[in-house]
Amino acid sequence: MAEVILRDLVKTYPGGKNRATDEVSLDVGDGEFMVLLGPSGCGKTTLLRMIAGLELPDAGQVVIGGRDVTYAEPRRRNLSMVFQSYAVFPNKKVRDNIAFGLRMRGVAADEVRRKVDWAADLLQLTPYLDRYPAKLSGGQRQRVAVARAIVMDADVLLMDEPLSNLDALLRLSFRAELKKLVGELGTTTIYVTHDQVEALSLGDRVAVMRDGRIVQCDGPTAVYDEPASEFVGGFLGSPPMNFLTGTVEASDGGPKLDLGGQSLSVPAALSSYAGKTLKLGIRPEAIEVAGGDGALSGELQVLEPLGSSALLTTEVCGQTVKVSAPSTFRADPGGRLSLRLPTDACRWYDPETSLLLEVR
Ligand SMILES: Nc1ncnc2c1ncn2[C@@H]1O[C@H](COP(=O)(O)OP(=O)(O)OP(=O)(O)O)[C@@H](O)[C@H]1O
Repeated sequence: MAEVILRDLVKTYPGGKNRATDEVSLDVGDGEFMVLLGPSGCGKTTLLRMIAGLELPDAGQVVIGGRDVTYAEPRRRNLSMVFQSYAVFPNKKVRDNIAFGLRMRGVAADEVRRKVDWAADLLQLTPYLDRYPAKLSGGQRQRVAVARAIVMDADVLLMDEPLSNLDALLRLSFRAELKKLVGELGTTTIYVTHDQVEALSLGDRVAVMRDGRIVQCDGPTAVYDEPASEFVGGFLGSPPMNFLTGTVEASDGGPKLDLGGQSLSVPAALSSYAGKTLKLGIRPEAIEVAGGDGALSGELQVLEPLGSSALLTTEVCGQTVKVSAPSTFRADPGGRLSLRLPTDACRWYDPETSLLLEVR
């Protein structure tokens, strides 16, 4: 096991207009499960490939287990990788697929057998050891790829969207299996995904990337509850965080946010923003809803039953507000709803920088 330290990694591909990674620094602790999350093209895979040694940075440093490996060959880094495609050898049985790396390393046959049996047992592949990959399901094939990676006793496990070729149900069950497995192994793991649910579910910490940079790196609850920017709030959550634009007004009863016809009491700390425009961010499930007019009145536009909840699309002063209501909630489109935005669930953003303001 080992700590992974990335320092100011810069990479521009030949002919590339922008930097694929732009001075990325990140410390991944020994045994930590770090997820790199972000939209397509934000540089996640490039970062992972630089850690693996499959891509060399233009500048910056990669340190694994205290050793500078920035320019070291991949096989000198003691890491294993699992890719998006199953990447198993079709002409080798499951047993030989799992054993491949160990044999290449010249490990004794007894030891190979012991490790293959161990990994097959952990990943529930024992009944399939003598099958060829063509006779396996997608999930089983991906388990073979994971088994092949974990037998190597690598210091660091790198995974690039390992679940993305699986159907939704398999993804869900394999996600939990993977979490359990990696927890038991305690191997430092860096995992790339663009799936926010996967990121929140698996990561000890989640590094959210955008345009080649890490824009927030924190525990899953923190990135979800305290998005550092509108981008993070809008990228995490389904539906994403609501953002309402308003102007702060001073009044005798404390500051208010004027949303353009209706206003809302806001924390006293916002008094210093009187006269300024701010954005209020709130998660759809944090809004309390009831029939009729209330503190904030919204017009119901659409009600979508989603099984475990109902998703409401409402309009408040011309701004769209999504509300996650109990599945039993009933109201007719066109009617008025009372929306309560609990102060402790409200986050405040500077509309110019889109960054979170430290206000409660
Ligand atoms: N081999 C390459 N040659 C040129 N440009 C590349 C190459 N690989 C990636 N890029 C560019 O670098 C940027 C980052 O790509 P990267 O694959 O790292 O992003 P990503 O976040 O992993 O995306 P995805 O989720 O789609 O895989 C993108 O703009 C991409 O087009």
